[in-house]
Amino acid sequence: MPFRRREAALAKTADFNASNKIAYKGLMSYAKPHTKTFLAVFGCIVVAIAADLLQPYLVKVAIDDHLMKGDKNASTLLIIAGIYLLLSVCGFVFTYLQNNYLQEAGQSIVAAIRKQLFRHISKQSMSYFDRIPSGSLITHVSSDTETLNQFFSQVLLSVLRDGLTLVFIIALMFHLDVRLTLYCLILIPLIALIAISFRSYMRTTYQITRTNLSRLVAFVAENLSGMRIIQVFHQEKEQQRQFDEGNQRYFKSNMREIRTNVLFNRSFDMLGNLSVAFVTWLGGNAVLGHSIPFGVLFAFITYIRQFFQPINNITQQWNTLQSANVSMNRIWSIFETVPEVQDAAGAREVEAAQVKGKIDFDGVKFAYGDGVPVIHHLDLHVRPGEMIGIVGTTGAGKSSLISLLCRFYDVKQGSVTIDGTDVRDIPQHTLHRLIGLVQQEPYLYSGSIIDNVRMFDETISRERVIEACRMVGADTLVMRMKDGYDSRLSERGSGLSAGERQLISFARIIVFQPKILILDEATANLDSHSEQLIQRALTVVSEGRTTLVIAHRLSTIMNADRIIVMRQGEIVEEGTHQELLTLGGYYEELYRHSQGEHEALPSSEAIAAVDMATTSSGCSSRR
Ligand SMILES: Nc1ncnc2c1ncn2[C@@H]1O[C@H](COP(=O)(O)OP(=O)(O)OP(=O)(O)O)[C@@H](O)[C@H]1O
Repeated sequence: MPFRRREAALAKTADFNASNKIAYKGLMSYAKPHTKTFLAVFGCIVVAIAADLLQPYLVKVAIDDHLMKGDKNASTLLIIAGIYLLLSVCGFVFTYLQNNYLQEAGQSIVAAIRKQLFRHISKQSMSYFDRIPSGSLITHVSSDTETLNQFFSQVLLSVLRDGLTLVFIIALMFHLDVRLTLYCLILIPLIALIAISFRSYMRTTYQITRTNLSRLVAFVAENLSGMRIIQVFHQEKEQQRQFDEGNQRYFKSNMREIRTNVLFNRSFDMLGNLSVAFVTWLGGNAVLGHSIPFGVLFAFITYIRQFFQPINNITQQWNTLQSANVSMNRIWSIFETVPEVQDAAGAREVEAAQVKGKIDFDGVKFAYGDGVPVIHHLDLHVRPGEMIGIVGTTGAGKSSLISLLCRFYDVKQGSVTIDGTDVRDIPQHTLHRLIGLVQQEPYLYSGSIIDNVRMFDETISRERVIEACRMVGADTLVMRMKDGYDSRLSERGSGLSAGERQLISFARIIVFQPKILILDEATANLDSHSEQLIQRALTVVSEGRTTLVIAHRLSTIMNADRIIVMRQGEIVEEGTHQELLTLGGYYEELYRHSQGEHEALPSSEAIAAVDMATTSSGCSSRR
């Protein structure tokens, strides 16, 4: 068993390394256009290090070649002091340049990756968003890309600058005195021991702190989005308690991480002091024995002090490198995800003006992923310009049917066609232009009313937007607002009522003129006054368009040309409102129930009927 576990761990590591290789290769392709900047950074680093490390050497020259020899010529010392000053200025300027260039390259690379990542995520199919929670996608776009920036600004910088500093220091020490240098290098195993023993502990504490932080952030995000429910159910105290617990956990892990870091840094300082004492004793004896000059001892002590800083820095970057690896793998695994729904190779453009709006579902079978089918061999044929009402129990497959028409998912069997062309043979951007979708919660952006109606498409004139708002009856609402059509809506249009938001989304339909209109529970959240407004607007926008209306509230679809009733992925009844009432089946039962006749219904249907009753009073708690 332990052998198998080891095998599994090895396989996991191999997988991680393989995907790490791919990620690094990908990262390099983003870094390639900045090769010149990286070369400039390298040049600046070399000059800055040389300028810094030559300073002690200069003091050594002043001591050994002038002071110890009793040179009375003050002007030589003045020149040495001048050069020293020049080296400091040079170190300052080139360190500044190196940081600037590196930040510029790093930030540009990360900005390009972020842009590409956002574009790639936007192209994914709905099944992808079903699988991956939006919280983790937000983390990938924000903090994972930020960690990549740290890879450039900290890890890469440290490896280059501190690595080169170490090499230069050792070379200078050898140049000054080979024997003393070899004695000093005895310390290297001790340094490695401390670094290795701290490394795994530091990594664990770092990971625990990050996990606790992301849990805390997720908790806050969840709370903010559900604040209404929390307040309605008086959950503030319980939520506060849970937050305090998470906060305390984060505080403790953070403190542990800080303590570990301090301990590690101080251990290195101690080691630095120990080595200074060691060199003072060993080198002092050598000076007394006249085997090395005093200036060499001075330079040696300075270099041995500087020796520990780069090692400390590089070790500190280990954690950042680890998280950069993880972030890089996560980002590249997104890049490698191919959208499940893709344009077919032979997909051909459809001339919107020629589309009549005939829709055919032929023998459609559909399941989410590898799950059980939620639509079974469904046939539905819609004439151009016809209005179809769709009702049914909760989970009957109404929204799924619409998703197939919009090609958010592909059918498993059968076909969905528009004017005889399979939706899989129409490019997605064309298909989505043919269809206008209004959902229960319309999506409004932070921006003006004008921009929200024309979806930031500046080719659509202001006059056209105003005319559209007037047609759906949204103009009275807009005129009441302080800046009229230029009034800015806050995030998701939170300053407007549900009905007002819906009117704005109806105006969008008028402006974009889709051939097919879909309303998915668009009236579910509305009170009866708003519903009347929306009904009027619906009459205007559905004019001349094939319209599919999913509604739990029967009043919304009573006037449809045809109503279909769905149950467990199948159409069980079909006809006009009157025909279905005469049929005396499930629809009639639902209608009676919505009229207040509380007859006993089969249990699952009772739930749906109760749902309908609540929606019809405008207090739906669904979704
Ligand atoms: N993204 C999804 N992933 C997996 N299963 C899903 C997904 N969306 C819906 N389902 C399942 O598919 C079935 C049909 O759901 P659908 O949303 O189409 O029903 P509906 O008739 O629109 O229901 P409602 O009236 O409650 O909105 C349900 O059993 C539901 O749980």
